[in-house]
Amino acid sequence: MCQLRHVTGRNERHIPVVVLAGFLGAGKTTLLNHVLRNAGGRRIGVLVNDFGSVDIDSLLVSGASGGTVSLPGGCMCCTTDAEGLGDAIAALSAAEVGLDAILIEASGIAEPPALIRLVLAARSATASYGGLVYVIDSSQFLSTIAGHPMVGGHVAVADLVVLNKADLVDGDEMARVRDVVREVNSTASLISVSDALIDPGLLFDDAPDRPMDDGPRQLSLDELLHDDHHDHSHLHAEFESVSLDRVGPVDPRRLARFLERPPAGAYRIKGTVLVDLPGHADQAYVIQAVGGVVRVSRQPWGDLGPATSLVVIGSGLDVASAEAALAGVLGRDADDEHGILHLTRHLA
Ligand SMILES: Nc1nc2c(ncn2[C@@H]2O[C@H](COP(=O)(O)OP(=O)(O)OP(=O)(O)O)[C@@H](O)[C@H]2O)c(=O)[nH]1
Repeated sequence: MCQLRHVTGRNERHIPVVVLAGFLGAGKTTLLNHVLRNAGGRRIGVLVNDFGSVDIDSLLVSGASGGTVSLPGGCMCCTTDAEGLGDAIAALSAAEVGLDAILIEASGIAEPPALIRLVLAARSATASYGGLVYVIDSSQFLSTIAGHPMVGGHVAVADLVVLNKADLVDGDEMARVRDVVREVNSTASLISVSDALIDPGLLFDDAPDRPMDDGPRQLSLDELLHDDHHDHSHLHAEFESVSLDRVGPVDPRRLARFLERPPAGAYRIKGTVLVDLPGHADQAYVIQAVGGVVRVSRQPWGDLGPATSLVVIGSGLDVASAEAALAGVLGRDADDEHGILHLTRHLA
């Protein structure tokens, strides 16, 4: 159980809590280690059922006590079970811990649909659901889903399906795997990779600028392992994004609908928007959405002043139709008095 102290307090940042699941041997640990190694300065917390079940690059673990281990670069790893999950998320997302994202490795904690419910129920003031990443062994998937139909139910609730072990299948088999995944989940982001080499930027934002530390410090995992990873840009599978950059006001009803039913292939949507209505334009609406789970908050406009900036990040996005759908949130239906309620009901 995670022993970190939970401190309540005001914190504008919402840390994404990403759930990682997949059938036995699909590549979950490979993905976890890859993301930790290529965190790019992001500080990532990991929640697992027990340390023994996940072979995190534990040789690099710098300290362990009371169910918590510290990883170099400020990362944390905690053990928990389903009952303790809410407390563990609250503890890890406390501002003083200074994490940028939390990853939960599902095995042994709960089934993916139950785990999503637990994360949503945890709804800590500083953490928000960051999506379910479901890893598939593409070479085994067709027989796995035939033998274990519950796998279909797990794929169905995924926001990103990682079609891993692409090196073991030819193009035709990968196409069949994609078709079967699409039959049970028509909207998730899909990405084909080997060795789970996804770009962590698909899952989380870049690390915030942190003050330079002139004194001695722990090396981060990616620095420690740099010799293994000479050229990161060629290692990662690409993702797509479409965006609006400092444009005019949005129609709140159409925006809410877009966020609740994002375009196929979208993984997450974020940004700040201008709602040009009396009492609403004085502050920015801050938007975060993953798989139709929407979180809205309000904050003062920054130095650049009121404008709408939104980005949709995904893999397998149809860029042209995603751009058209995104542009469709702009403008305002003058007669729609109650449209704003569709957005404000998502206020955290
Ligand atoms: N050929 C190939 N092997 C892979 C790939 N990704 C992972 N592996 C191997 O597949 C095996 C299982 O990978 P893990 O990352 O341990 O899978 P897991 O989902 O964490 O496994 P469990 O925790 O046992 O369910 C390991 O031997 C990996 O090295 C890949 O893309 N291609």
